[in-house]
Amino acid sequence: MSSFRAAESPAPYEYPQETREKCVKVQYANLEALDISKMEQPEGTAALAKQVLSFINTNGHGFSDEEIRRQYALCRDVFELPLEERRRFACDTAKGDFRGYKERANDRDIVEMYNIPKFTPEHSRPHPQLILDQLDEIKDFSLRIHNNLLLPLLRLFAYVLELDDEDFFVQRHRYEAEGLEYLRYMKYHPRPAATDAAEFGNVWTPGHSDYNTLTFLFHQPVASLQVQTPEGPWRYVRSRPDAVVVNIADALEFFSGGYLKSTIHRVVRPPPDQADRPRLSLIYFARPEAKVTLKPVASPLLRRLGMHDQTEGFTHEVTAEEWARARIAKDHKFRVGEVKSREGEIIAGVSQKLYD
Ligand SMILES: O=C(O)CCC(=O)C(=O)O
Ligand SMILES: [Fe+2]
Repeated sequence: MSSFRAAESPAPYEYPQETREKCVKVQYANLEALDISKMEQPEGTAALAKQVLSFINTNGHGFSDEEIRRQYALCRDVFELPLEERRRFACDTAKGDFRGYKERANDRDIVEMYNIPKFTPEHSRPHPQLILDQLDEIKDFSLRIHNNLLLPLLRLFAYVLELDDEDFFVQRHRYEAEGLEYLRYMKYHPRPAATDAAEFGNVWTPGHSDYNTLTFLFHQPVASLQVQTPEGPWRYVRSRPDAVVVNIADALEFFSGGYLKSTIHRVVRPPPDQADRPRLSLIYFARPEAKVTLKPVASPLLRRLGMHDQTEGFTHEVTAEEWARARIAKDHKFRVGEVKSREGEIIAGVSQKLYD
């Protein structure tokens, strides 16, 4: 039992001010909002299907500003715990396991994370008391992301790919099944401006795709997340208070033979009026069930387009769990200096790419 006890309820969290820097404002990506509540209306799915080929900005998501800020308050507070307390919950990234606390590996690594896995017996684990105090609310928050955001979007993708069974993807993302989803609290510690510019080109996390199915990023007004546009240039993702930004991730790219593109995104140093304090992120990563194979689904659309048998060059079948673990383990090796690059083979002949 920990000797450290947090207050019953965290102090309110206030968002930082939006940036006033013009150089950011002119570089916002043009992300159309997708109103997820429309899926409950007749014809809603068909209308939304036209919007989902890249980054998605959903509103109508049903999460209140207050409850999102309560999650940010926990995110803020968990990283204020003494380091030895945080370390008691360390995750085993060398084994490709991100559950729990990930500390900064060294001065170059500016990211801390605390990942709270889905609430199934498989993932039952200890947490700091301040998390335990709010566990019911965290569970409710996570479950609602799964049920109210993930599942409708999975039905939308089944529709886009013209699958007979609208629950095809839903059946491969059952909450109770073996497999990993998690809510992530994240904290970026800004480097000194001169070091950041000279040694890192002001890039905090290089351009990458996520290795899951869909990633849900809750409102965060610090201008730092950028998306690579199909034409090439990077654009800031403007985070609206009423919207959740959704990345399409690797599993959907594999399931669709490359028809759906894993969103390429990166995190850069915020503009000067926002770079003076750590940046927090609140993110939910949804993944397919552990044993699901990452290969194109039997889709009439993909067949018509000749994309139905593209396997992205896997030399043997790879499951969602194998892919995620291999990517996390590769990242770990890079962070601790065991490999020079995060690029190169991940598993079964398939490589991960990074983008500048
Ligand atoms: O912090 C963010 O806004 C994005 C983080 C991210 O891309 C990731 O954790 O994969
Ligand atoms: Fe990411």
